[in-house]
Amino acid sequence: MRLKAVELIRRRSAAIEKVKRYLAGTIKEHEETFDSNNIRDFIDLYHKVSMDESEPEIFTEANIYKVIVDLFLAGGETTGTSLDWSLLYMLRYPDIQRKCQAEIDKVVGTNRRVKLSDKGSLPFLEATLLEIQRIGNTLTFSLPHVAKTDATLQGYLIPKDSIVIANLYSAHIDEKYWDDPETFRPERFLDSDGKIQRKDAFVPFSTGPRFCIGEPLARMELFLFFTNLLQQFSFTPTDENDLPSLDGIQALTLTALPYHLVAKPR
Ligand code: HEM
Repeated sequence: MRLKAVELIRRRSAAIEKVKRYLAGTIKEHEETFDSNNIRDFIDLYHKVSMDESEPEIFTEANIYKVIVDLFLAGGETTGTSLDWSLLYMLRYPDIQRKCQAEIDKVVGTNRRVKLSDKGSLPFLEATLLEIQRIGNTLTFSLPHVAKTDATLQGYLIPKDSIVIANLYSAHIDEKYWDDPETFRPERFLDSDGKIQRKDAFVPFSTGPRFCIGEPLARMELFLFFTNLLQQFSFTPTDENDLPSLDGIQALTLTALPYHLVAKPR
């Protein structure tokens, strides 16, 4: 499925506005019902600290919104959505799922959990995760940035103060950089010796000085969850004749449509 940039940005902006309204309402409701003897959750705790704290310029109302966005959206929603895509692709590509499991069985076995230190010995698994990120496009665009000065890029003038958003999705489906980009093929990330090969056009975490600050954490989480799930379970669709769609829906992230699966202990 080819996606249209303007439409995606419009939908993402609408989702951001919805989340802002929801968060503003939730924070206000917490303030109105706050009881320092009954701390119900993170918002209450933040509120309590902001009253106790000697640094009021840090624990401001504006900052609670930013902390929630960083923790739950930038940190949680993105990685959760990527994991969602991972299982969906395993349902749709059972041969690749079996190949991943065979690599885990050979390198790690079944008597212990997969650890981060196994990563270098599991290249097919790593390639599969990279390919899922490329084709799943959890974040279709970078965040908006502002041009600080006039700049020229490939002959185009970008005037000072323009808002610039990088289209990461277009880099992941560009035929100049990827053979047959719409095909799911983890091997494209392996060289002739079966080792991982990096690709310049692979930018799921964006690029430049403001690229995703959580990249190492996200890559670690994806690896540990994905490998340990595949070590313990085989994933199949609930109905072989009605496979879940690979089309995403653009909200804050490009999210897989809801689907069911069967997780069978191995
Ligand atoms: C698979 C998971 C993730 C993906 C695909 C992802 C992707 C991205 C992308 C594309 C950006 C925009 C960079 C730009 O505008 O150029 C970004 C920014 C950011 N990400 Fe992530 N991210 C993920 C996980 C995380 C995690 C786990 C955290 C933190 C716990 C995190 C925190 C942030 C923050 C704070 C920013 C803003 C950085 C800034 O403005 O300088 N991300 N991420």
